[in-house]
Amino acid sequence: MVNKILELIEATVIVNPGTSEEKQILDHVNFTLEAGEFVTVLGSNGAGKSTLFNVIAGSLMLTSGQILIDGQDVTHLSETQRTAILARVFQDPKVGTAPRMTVAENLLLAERRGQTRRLKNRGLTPEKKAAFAKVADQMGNGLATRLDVATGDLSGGQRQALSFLMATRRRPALILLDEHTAALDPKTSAQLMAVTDKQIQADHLTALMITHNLEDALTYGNRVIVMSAGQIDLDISGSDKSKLIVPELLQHFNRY
Ligand SMILES: Nc1ncnc2c1ncn2[C@@H]1O[C@H](COP(=O)(O)OP(=O)(O)OP(=O)(O)O)[C@@H](O)[C@H]1O
Repeated sequence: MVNKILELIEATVIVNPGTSEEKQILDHVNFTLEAGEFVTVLGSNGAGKSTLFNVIAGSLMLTSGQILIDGQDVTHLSETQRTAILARVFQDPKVGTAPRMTVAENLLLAERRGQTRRLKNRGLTPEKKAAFAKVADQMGNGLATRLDVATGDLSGGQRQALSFLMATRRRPALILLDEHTAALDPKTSAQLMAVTDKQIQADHLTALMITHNLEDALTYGNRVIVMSAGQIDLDISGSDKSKLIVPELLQHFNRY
């Protein structure tokens, strides 16, 4: 049986209703994501990519329609309530980690989120730190040697890698990557992208990733969608996606 992780049913958002500024920014979107899928999300500026992520994460409520995550109707759940089942990594390295806390403390915080106070108070044992060092080492960027460093003193790449680790630590049903490599230099961005892909596959995570990098959109994931004017205009997966090349994708892109 197919395990649906995400279902958007006629998902619609109208902003400033009843005013001259009224605008439909998400237009009756129907979209289903199966367990283990990794979808890259493309679209011009203002196409509705962030709006899509905002309604999934609960930072923006639907005007009409329905959202199910892992079989649960979350349409009316708050952003905080949804953090139990999904995680989001943002573009800005400053978002997502507590700057004065160390790398190890941030990882502990991520792991303990949602647990009881008794468990939360269990400290950073040497075993725990050793486990964190092992996990951080998979990032391949020196993060493992900086477990006791305040997050604010990390490089942008290390900080984004930490945000990604924190987001995936509790194996959420769904992970939203919101241009998480966009603020990094090309080499660091490519390195984090490769690690991201490896981790998603190793942990069988289900992920959506917004990117403006067409090469990345084609290289990574099993499916690519292109958004335009609040709708999903193109949805290509499997072998059709593998055959897709940048000039072809650009043609689709330019239609909108
Ligand atoms: N809360 C809001 N109120 C009014 N308009 C909004 C709101 N949120 C988004 N919009 C508008 O909705 C449209 C889609 O915006 P969105 O941020 O989703 O696009 P995007 O595809 O993520 O663009 P970018 O690539 O620039 O990040 C834009 O015209 C934007 O101005």
